[in-house]
Amino acid sequence: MSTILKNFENVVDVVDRIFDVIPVPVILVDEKGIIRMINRAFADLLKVSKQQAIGRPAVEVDHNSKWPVVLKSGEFDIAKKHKFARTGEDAVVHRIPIYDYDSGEIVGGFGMVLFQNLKELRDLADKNKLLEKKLDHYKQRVRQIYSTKYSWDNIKTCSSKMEACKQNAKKAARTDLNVLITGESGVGKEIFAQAIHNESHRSDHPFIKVNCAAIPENLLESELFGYQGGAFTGASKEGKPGKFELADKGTLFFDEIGDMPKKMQAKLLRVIQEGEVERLGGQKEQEVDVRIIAATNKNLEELVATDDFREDLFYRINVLTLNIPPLKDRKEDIALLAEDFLYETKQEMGENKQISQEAVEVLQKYDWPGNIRQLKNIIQRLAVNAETTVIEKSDIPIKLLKQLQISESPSYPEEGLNEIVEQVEKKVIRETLELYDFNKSMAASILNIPRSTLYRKMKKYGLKEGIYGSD
Ligand SMILES: Nc1ncnc2c1ncn2[C@@H]1O[C@H](COP(=O)(O)OP(=O)(O)OP(=O)(O)O)[C@@H](O)[C@H]1O
Repeated sequence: MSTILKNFENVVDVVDRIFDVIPVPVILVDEKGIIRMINRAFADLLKVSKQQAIGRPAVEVDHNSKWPVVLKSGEFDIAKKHKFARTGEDAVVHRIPIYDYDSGEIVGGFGMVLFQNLKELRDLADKNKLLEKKLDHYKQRVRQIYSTKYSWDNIKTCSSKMEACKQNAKKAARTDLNVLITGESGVGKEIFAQAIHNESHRSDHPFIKVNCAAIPENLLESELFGYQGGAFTGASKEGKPGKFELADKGTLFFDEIGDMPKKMQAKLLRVIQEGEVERLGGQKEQEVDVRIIAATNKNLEELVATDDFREDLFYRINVLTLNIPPLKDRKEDIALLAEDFLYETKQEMGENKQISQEAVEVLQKYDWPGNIRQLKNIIQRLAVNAETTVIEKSDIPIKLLKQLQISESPSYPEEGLNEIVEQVEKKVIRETLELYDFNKSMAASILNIPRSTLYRKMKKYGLKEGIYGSD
């Protein structure tokens, strides 16, 4: 007698004890297809008592039973559809023949019902499909909301300084290190942060921006760390995830980090060090995996020196540094950017405008303290207002030139000739001085007058560097 046959009674006993309490229908038959064990769940399913079933051929209890076929063929039936004759219900079942190790003969079979009611299963699958669809939709929405618009192609430049900057940023994108981006307001720090995220292995996850200067100090903590339902008066019942949680596996961009209050700096440092956040009013820490990119137009080293910025946080965020040069140091970009912004305007508003070389030269005389943001703004206004397709120097309105501190044509007072001449002279001298940063030799040469004459007239009209006489 084979070992398994010798122990079959024991096996039946053990299986019975284990499976009788489990709500999964299970059955054991011997090599003749006689039911040797049936658990309570299976007996209930067949609407018989255990005693009625045990010792009887399976085909007698369920006329559709396939045990005779399986025991004969010796083939496994895995996840097969089966209709129980007694109840008429469709189910999915496993039927596994048991082989004796020594003789290789079939000594019985183990059966199990995977799903009892196929209709329920189908409903469940449909529901699941629907939920998956909904989930995909929401995932896509979240991705849209928290995704980045910009990549390297959006950073237009023909300046070697900027190209070097782009190369460094590309290197930074290949690492997972924290990056500090410095540069004047409007130079493109956020564009760089987005491009780094887009190129990094985190690009499929959110890019979340926190503007440290725009969020009031008392709200910053809950914005960053979220809060538990009912954590404070006015808090929503469900609670709210913080930016750290939202950015999990992605990038958290701290704009204007130099404006972060010191109290928050300490909390931020702790999260960066420990990689865990706790919602306000919450009791458990949650692991977060975020890369930090911070930007500032302030000199953080100076802020550290004056004790306005934590030195330890400075070193944590300043692992890699990118300094974006201001537009005044890359005036060669002005023509390219102007063309790019005109192209954008054409796409958005249908204004198909170009800009003349002469007009670009006027724009290049200005220092652009608002950098690219300011240039973009002005180009858009020119595109909308210019009468002809090519924006000429003359299209740049006097108001705009004044704003750019490059007045091209004087306005005339209603006084006598002498006064008019004086007004014009004062204006021309002042504007020439401004254009050339109060470089008197240059201004005198442009105005074609001796330097001594220029000094005399400056004195007469009260023109001093930084103090402009009124018209
Ligand atoms: N190289 C560039 N090519 C094209 N557009 C640019 C470039 N750099 C910046 N811009 C545009 O200029 C505007 C300002 O850029 P951005 O917001 O990235 O500047 P920022 O340095 O982050 O400003 P702030 O310090 O005020 O937050 C944006 O509209 C951006 O699209």
